[in-house]
Amino acid sequence: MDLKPNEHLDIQHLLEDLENYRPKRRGWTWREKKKDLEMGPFTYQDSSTPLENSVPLPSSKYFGDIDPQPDCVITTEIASGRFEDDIRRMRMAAWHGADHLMVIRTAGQSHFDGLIEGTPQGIGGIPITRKQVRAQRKALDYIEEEVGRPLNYHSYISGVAGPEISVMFAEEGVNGAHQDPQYNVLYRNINMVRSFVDAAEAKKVMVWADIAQIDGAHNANATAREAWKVMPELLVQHALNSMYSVKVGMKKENICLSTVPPTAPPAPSMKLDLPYAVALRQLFKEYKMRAQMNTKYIESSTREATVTHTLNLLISRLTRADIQSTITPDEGRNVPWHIYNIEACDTAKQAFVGMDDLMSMIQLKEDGYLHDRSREIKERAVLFMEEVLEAGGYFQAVQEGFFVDSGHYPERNGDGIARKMDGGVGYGTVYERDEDYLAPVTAHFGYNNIAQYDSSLVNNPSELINGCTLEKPEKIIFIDELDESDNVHVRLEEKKDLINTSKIKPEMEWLGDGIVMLNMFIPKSKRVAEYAAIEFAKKMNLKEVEVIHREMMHPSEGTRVELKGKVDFTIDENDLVIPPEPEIMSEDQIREAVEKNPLRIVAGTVGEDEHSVGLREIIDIKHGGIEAYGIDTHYLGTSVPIEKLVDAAIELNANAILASTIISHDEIHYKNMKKLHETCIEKGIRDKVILVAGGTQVTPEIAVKQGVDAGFGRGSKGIHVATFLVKRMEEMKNED
Ligand SMILES: Cc1ncc(COP(=O)(O)O)c(/C=N\CC[C@H](N)C(=O)O)c1O
Repeated sequence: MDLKPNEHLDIQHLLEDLENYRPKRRGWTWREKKKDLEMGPFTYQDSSTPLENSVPLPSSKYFGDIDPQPDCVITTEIASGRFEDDIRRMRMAAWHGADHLMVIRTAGQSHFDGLIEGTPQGIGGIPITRKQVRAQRKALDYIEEEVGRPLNYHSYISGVAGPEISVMFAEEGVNGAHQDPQYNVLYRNINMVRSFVDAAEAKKVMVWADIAQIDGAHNANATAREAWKVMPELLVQHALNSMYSVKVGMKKENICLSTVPPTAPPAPSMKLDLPYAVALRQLFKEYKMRAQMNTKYIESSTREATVTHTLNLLISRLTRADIQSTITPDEGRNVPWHIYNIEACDTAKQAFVGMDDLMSMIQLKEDGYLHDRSREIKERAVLFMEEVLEAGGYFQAVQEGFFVDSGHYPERNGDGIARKMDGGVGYGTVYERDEDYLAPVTAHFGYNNIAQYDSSLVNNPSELINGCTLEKPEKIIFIDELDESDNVHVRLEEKKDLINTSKIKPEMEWLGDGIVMLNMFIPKSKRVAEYAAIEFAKKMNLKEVEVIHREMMHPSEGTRVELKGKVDFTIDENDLVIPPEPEIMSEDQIREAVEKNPLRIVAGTVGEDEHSVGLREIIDIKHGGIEAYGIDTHYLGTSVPIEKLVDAAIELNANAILASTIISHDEIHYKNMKKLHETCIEKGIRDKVILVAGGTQVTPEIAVKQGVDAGFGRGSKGIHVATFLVKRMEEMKNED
């Protein structure tokens, strides 16, 4: 199955023969870094190999449609609950520069003491099951061919079933995973002895599978009331999980420390967060940094979240990020939708390429506040670790509530998360292995008495059974579905009228969810505006209307309200009247036509409008404008009165008038077009002159209704206008 950019990914086809799917490779893939990368008119330093297929930033059109890729891996985190829809979102994200697809798992899977099978729908994430993992990894095989860059697939191993999940991930070619026993203990109240024993086993398997590990220290940021006060503890949490992983045999370049800037504006966030970021990189030079955006302070304003995210990206650039995780800017609304995953990927890519080579121009001061504060955080962290040892070790310290205390260590507020060694989920489920314990498997931690059967196989236990599932995938028991009503086939059947048909329905999260979003400004106070907005949305016949964001512009002058609602109908693509794409002639064809029928035009930005860039792009030879085709161009400048433009056309005996109409307040751009048309009639030249109007807010169909011959909107180029002029000239010639 090769993906074609102009065709949907066929989920049904993807699900066929999953039983025999085998992953193409094992382990994590870092980007291929490129220094001195030439792209368009520029040279990049902090970049990586460009993609074969991608969606560049909107403003890339000014620079030859380049789409430079930053040097670090970019993650998008997906949590819709339907893996089949997440696959489409992964394809979109890969085209927008994500090469790390992280799948949040269904609520509470940490407490499942075993694997889940089949493809049930999840809540706030998907149930991580073999079938769903296989389908998504298989999909990523195709998507990585389409974009031309390896894609890392990632989910979570922590939890009561950590070891089982790690084996399944190893078998299924998963590339990255969260694994941190402290996460179990602190946030899921899983017994600490069980958690660390499981973690050793899970990490051992991850080592075999070369899975990159992300730890869970950042969760303290999201949990502590005043996150900036837990910074010393975060360093200790990173140290504990990292060293534990090294002891199990994990290589340091696979150990990624998950770090989140602890604050957000209006706090002086750079001043609070940068010293911590510096201290972390100084202490853990040999490890990888997985920077993640801070979701703790995300409210429902996606704008505010995006600015906070951008400040987080600045910290990544000023220090180091090997993986930059992006979280949907609307995390604050807990409605992670397609468009916001993509926005977050674009924000990261845009900020990073915009800050390319930043550190060749500036450096972080090695004295003063930044130095002193970084050092102080490290000192507090060392004191914290020493106290843990004094208390009798990690387990004892957890029992005494050392962790996630809201005090700025060594101050303590006594509100830390305390857990009992003899408590929590899974307590009392750790058993000492017997003398004759044997597990004929390849990756296994701890005591394993192989010698009792064959001392020559001590380093190759699975030989005893002629290979385990890690060598012999045919030994894997693939379970298709367990629940006949809650599975992907039932869901696809429910949506069949929207799959590979001409029926269309809007969506935000899942195929056919019908959700649309509305943005309104209501000139009333917040409370009144909210209910007025709901009323307007209902009268627009939207169903299940809900306000998802309200923002005071002024206590009485007005409020911005964002709502979501559902349309409960579809439209048929075949019923749409889509005007044909403007044809464009080749440059040579246009030059030949102009040579045969010389063309003279007058051009200007009309009215009281000072915008000149757009029109200059259309006419100037250096922007590929119409002058390049030999068209005789007379540019009258900006704020040109309509009459003056028409008089110039008469005086110069021009064949065409090009009017730039950027300002669209009160529809002034269309009013100017109408005036231009009528003035030419009054002056008796309308049938001799071609009228063309253009601007970023111009809709061609509406422009023509004002009387001009053609309108050109955002994205139009000189060749589009030149093609129209040449064709229209020929038509007029034939009419004479
Ligand atoms: C070390 C670890 N293990 C497991 C889980 C998840 O475990 P549940 O299934 O219990 O939610 C987490 C949670 N945070 C990850 C989400 C965040 N957006 C991130 O990218 O880090 C975790 O940090």
